[in-house]
Amino acid sequence: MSNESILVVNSGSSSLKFGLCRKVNDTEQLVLEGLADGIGGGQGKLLLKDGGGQVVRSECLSFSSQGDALQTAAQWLNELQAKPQAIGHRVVHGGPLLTSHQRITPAVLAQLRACLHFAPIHIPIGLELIERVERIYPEASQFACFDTAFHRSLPEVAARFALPSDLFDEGVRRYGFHGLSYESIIHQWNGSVPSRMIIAHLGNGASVVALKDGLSVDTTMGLTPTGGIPMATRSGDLDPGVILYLLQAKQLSARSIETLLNNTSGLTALSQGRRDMRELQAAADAGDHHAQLALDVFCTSIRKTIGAYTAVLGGLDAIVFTGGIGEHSPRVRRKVCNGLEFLGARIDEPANLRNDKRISPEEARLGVFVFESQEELQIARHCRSMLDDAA
Ligand SMILES: Nc1ncnc2c1ncn2[C@@H]1O[C@H](COP(=O)(O)OP(=O)(O)O)[C@@H](O)[C@H]1O
Ligand SMILES: CC(=O)OP(=O)(O)O
Ligand SMILES: [Mg+2]
Repeated sequence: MSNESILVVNSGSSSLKFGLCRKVNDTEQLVLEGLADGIGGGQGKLLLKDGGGQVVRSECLSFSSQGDALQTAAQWLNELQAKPQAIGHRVVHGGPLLTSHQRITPAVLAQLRACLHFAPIHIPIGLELIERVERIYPEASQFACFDTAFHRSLPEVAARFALPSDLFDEGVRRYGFHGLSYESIIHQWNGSVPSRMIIAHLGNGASVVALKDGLSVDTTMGLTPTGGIPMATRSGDLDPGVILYLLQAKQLSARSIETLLNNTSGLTALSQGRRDMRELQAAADAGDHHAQLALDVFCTSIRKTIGAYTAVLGGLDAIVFTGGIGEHSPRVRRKVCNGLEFLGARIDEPANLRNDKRISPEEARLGVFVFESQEELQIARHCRSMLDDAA
């Protein structure tokens, strides 16, 4: 059984999270964890905490890229004598061919370079981080853990778009994302996962999954992480005619449409400039109509999805909220559940305001929960088992 330190690099669309993991008493544990945000803007921050959540070091620093932030994080770890033997990366998409977590080899890198268009705002940064790690820790093995791998269980009825089958055969299908987050929540149920469960991962990127006995049976994101419910800066699902209109009537280039759908749509478009949920809520409180509209569209879209997925599952036993918004916004959780009383959703408001783990009354037919997304630990577990298999 390996007991190397594993450094997990979790590159998200709005931040870089990292964690140093070790196996303690047969359980994978985070001994250090950190976050770099505000990357690319003037006001960045790097934060490092110990396994008990105590801040070890925190500095306001501006980083031009996630690679630069990682370089500084590695320096801090080095000063604490924390030297990883293996590195696990969250890689959002592996394209049609990389469907399981694996050691990073030149062939894997070539595959990733060939599928940039499957996750254009994620894969290039992921590749940059893998190359940076290669220079910082040349001795360490690197592993790729894919967001998409968890959704291999999607049945064809969910994976297929209503398009000709040759497109499906070449990989134009629903892949699904946030799989490492979803898996980390199933792990936290400790073997007693509710049979019919919906998880809403609400962060900068956001998606919803329907799970039957812990297996993904439908999910909102599709070929790319641009689809599904609206997000901070991404449109989510659209009538495909909108893209044709932009191309033909407005003569926009593919590149401009990509930027529009990934960077200037979603909450930031609806609210006229606010992508961060905390800012959006404050503006709505101050009476800003656009901010209120963005909140309404976001929460309505999640509520509609929960209704649809209840039909897919033939009933519902639990709803779980996770991700930065799901874990910390009582208002979003309340607004999503408001109108789902017909499914048995009831919110215990004091518990909701405390971000308790269970926010529905004990006696309620439908359990509504708040779980921490533990992507870093989940990646470390996968890396540990790959290291053990190789030993
Ligand atoms: N206390 C809070 N209340 C409301 N939203 C919050 C709170 N804390 C964090 N968030 C929101 O969480 C989102 C970031 O989520 P996170 O999961 O960390 O992002 P990423 O997708 O980059 O991993 C931001 O919109 C942020 O405003
Ligand atoms: C897949 C995805 O959207 O990831 P993130 O939420 O980190 O942007
Ligand atoms: Mg994330």
